[in-house]
Amino acid sequence: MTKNITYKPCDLVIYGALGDLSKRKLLISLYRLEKHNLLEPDTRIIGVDRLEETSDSFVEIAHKSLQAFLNNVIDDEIWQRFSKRLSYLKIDLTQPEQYKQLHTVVDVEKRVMVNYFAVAPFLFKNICQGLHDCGVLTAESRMVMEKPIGHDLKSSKEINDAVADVFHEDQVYRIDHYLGKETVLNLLALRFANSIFTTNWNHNTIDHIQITVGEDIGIEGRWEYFDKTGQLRDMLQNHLLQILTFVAMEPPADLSAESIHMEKIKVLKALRPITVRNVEEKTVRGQYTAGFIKGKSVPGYLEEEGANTESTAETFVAIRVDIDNWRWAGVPFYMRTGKRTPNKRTEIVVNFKQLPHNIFKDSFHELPANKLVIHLQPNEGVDVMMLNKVPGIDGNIKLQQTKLDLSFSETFKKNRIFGGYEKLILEALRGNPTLFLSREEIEQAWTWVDSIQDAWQHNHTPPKPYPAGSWGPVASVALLARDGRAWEE
Ligand SMILES: NC(=O)C1=CN([C@@H]2O[C@H](COP(=O)(O)OP(=O)(O)OC[C@H]3O[C@@H](n4cnc5c(N)ncnc54)[C@H](OP(=O)(O)O)[C@@H]3O)[C@@H](O)[C@H]2O)C=CC1
Ligand SMILES: O=C1O[C@H](COP(=O)(O)O)[C@@H](O)[C@H](O)[C@H]1O
Repeated sequence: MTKNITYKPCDLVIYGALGDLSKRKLLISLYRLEKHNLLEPDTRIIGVDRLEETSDSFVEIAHKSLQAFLNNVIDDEIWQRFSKRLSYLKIDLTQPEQYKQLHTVVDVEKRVMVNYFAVAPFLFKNICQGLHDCGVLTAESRMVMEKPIGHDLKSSKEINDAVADVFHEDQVYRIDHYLGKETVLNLLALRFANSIFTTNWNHNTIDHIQITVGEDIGIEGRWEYFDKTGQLRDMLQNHLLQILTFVAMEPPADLSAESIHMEKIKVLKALRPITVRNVEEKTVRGQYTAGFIKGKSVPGYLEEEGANTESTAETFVAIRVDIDNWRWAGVPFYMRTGKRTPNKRTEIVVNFKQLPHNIFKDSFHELPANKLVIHLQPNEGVDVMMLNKVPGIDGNIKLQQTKLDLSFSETFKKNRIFGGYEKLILEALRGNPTLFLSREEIEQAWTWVDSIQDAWQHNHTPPKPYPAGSWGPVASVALLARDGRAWEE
């Protein structure tokens, strides 16, 4: 999928460089790219934020972030190389006249300006206008926009319009870092390069599909952002729906961005709307209370730093999704995502149908159906649960459930698994838009999610409490139990 696009040196400007995303993910990923010699020698990284920092103190902040989040020793030689790329500018992004400072650091003659918007979406319009008015942009410049784009369809359209006033669509890179994860991309290979799956990927053979994205962390000091957003908008509108489109889409004609976008949009359009009529039956909202994660006590959502104790924001969502098209008729997709689950786990479980007749009653009263489990993180890999005969000569055929286990780290020992941000930052620097989202996809996803959000609001559906360290409220179990099914545990 990676085309050989000439990779010119860049001025990567990170707006919101002192924020959580920048410190926890972007700077770490950039350091890792440096380690693997994937940054052009002349590429520069310019941090922009509103605090009174200098380039030297920004370098120290970057070093501290690496110490905290790299999960590895900082190599001195790599750090020396990396830190020389860094500089800092204090700009209040709401103040148009302050943008002209960019001219002092950005060199559009020598380098491509790549503008990374790592700030809350309400600032996107200001940045676009500020960049345009100060005259620093060229036809080569790019912008990378973080999710969620807006908090509903209307605000998303406003942002996309403001961006379109300044950037041409092919300069816009809408990022969803899940699309940079190896295992999400591997869905394309699994589905469209293996005939055993290609021919069995529909309502004839599949009973239902589960998508789970659980995080053991809470909101990590991001109360202000998270409380206005909630788990439906923070995770499901983007990451989970993206995974769903990769699982459910028709085979694209080729691997071009246009072909893939087109197929994903068709899936999003076929999602059966959830409205006031069926929202209580199809969705579960939860909010974590105090509990234990890996033996350590952790506070509840309403006790987090900066919390407003009246908040009804959801930190957990479970949903039954139906896709109204030929392939998926009668096959529910169950999705759940939450903060403070017992561990970090992102996986897709494809549950195949039970066979119509059982000739192995001595082993199983009911034959367990086959399952394909795709582990997206951690421990990337694919398992197939199947039945085999236990070896023996006692005359009986005894079956046992066994696992065909393909661990990526074992199988591809020599290949490093790059993180989502590493891959996507590199693609943005290279100028390859294939793994980024189109405007239409995002707006279609908002249309579906807005209907759920409106229905919750209309019904005043409060979040159900669940203790930190559990897989959400009991109602989430009931969501599947009603259909005679259970979550994969
Ligand atoms: N954190 C994450 O894991 C992820 C975040 N995102 C998205 O990335 C974006 C940023 O998130 P996150 O890093 O968590 O947010 P943060 O609030 O931690 O970071 C935003 C940064 O922008 C700064 N800022 C705010 N207002 C201005 C201003 N007027 N001028 C200059 N700087 C300003 C903030 O400063 P101050 O602290 O003073 O307000 C802060 O340093 C959001 O859109 C989020 O949805 C997407 C995926 C993952
Ligand atoms: O976009 C977001 O993603 C992270 C989870 O990302 P992962 O790669 O660690 O799975 C989540 O913590 C954050 O709330 C959300 O904004």
